[in-house]
Amino acid sequence: MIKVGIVGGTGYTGVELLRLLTQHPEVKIQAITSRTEAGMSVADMFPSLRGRVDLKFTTPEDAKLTECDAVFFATPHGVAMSQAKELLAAGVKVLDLAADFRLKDIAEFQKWYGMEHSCPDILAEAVYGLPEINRDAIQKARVVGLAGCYPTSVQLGLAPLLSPKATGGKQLIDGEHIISDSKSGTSGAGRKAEIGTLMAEASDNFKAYGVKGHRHLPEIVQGLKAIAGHEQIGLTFVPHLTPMIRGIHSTLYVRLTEAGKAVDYQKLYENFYKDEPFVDVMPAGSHPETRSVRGSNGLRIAIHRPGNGDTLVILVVEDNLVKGASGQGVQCLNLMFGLPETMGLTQIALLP
Ligand SMILES: NC(=O)C1=CN([C@@H]2O[C@H](COP(=O)(O)OP(=O)(O)OC[C@H]3O[C@@H](n4cnc5c(N)ncnc54)[C@H](OP(=O)(O)O)[C@@H]3O)[C@@H](O)[C@H]2O)C=CC1
Ligand SMILES: CC(=O)N[C@@H](CCC(=O)OP(=O)(O)O)C(=O)O
Repeated sequence: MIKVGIVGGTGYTGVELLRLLTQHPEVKIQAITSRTEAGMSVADMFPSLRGRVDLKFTTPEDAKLTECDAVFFATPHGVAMSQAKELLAAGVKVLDLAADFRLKDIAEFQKWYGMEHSCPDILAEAVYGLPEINRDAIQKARVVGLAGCYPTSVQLGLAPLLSPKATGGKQLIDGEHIISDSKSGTSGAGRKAEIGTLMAEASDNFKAYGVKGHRHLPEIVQGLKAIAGHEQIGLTFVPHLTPMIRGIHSTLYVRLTEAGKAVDYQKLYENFYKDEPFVDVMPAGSHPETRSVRGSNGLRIAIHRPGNGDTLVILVVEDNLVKGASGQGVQCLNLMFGLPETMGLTQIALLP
């Protein structure tokens, strides 16, 4: 059994890890931390885990994390990088759900996250946790910076149009003018109390935010450049808050080049993702819904070309807490420990 520790067990991604890992046949949850709820039984805080998790929250200091095989950080940015060195030295693999190990350019990290990076050497060896793009590197990694929730939807939605493996090296789209119109449920903002996610503020309401610049923009651009193998990427990314709890819906707009107008995109996407257990390319003309992936690690994509014109519209849905966070974390854990990638992740979405 793989002994797993979770730092930040009272947050939404932490408890989602608990939900998934208690159903994982090869994982034993060794420790789960909370500074504010230390001593409290997990099942008392989250009654749906009663009979499944027989642990109490402990402080990170009391959690004996160095005795684990792997530790997840489901914590705010900056926490994982303060503890990664000690854990790696003890032979523990580190998976961070925050952004400490995502951006390779330290100046960019400092600019967007407003803090110094405390371990550039670990950042240099860290692998970006997006298995469909980076599977081989994740298998060998000691430390994984899991892809962000919006970035997962946007990168997987665009990868077949940019990857030379799929395009045969042809330029199919104008990569410098991509638009991502993305919407998230309120659980994306975490469990901490905030006025903007109060029911009276967020329900029966819809708004954009971060239009001037959102911290996921540099992460997505870094990823798209790596997928494309060139630097000519320009993205307008506009996130929105929607009155739902779970789910991300990204609508992606790209302009086709002359060469790109001759391509069958349904076939291109189906081929690119044919062996991917968690990416479902929907039949032509589909409109995927966030609730069709709610609680599952699936990501669904539909491709449209309105009026057979020069704009391709790609619709992508995922559950921000599963494929956008904790499910992706378990997928990476499986890869890092040589287990089947789908182990513990076969949940069907909730119906209705
Ligand atoms: N929500 C989402 O959809 C997604 C979130 N993420 C990322 O995952 C991380 C966690 O997000 P989320 O679960 O939403 O956050 P929450 O705010 O819901 O939970 C944060 C957790 O971290 C703990 N914590 C806070 N500060 C510290 C600290 N200094 N040291 C140790 N533990 C700490 C908190 O418990 P306590 O204070 O009691 O210790 C709490 O359990 C964030 O970095 C977020 O960006 C990634 C993808 C999607
Ligand atoms: C609705 C909402 O507030 N969403 C968050 C993104 C979710 C998140 O925590 O981002 P990571 O995937 O980078 O960890 C935001 O816009 O900052």
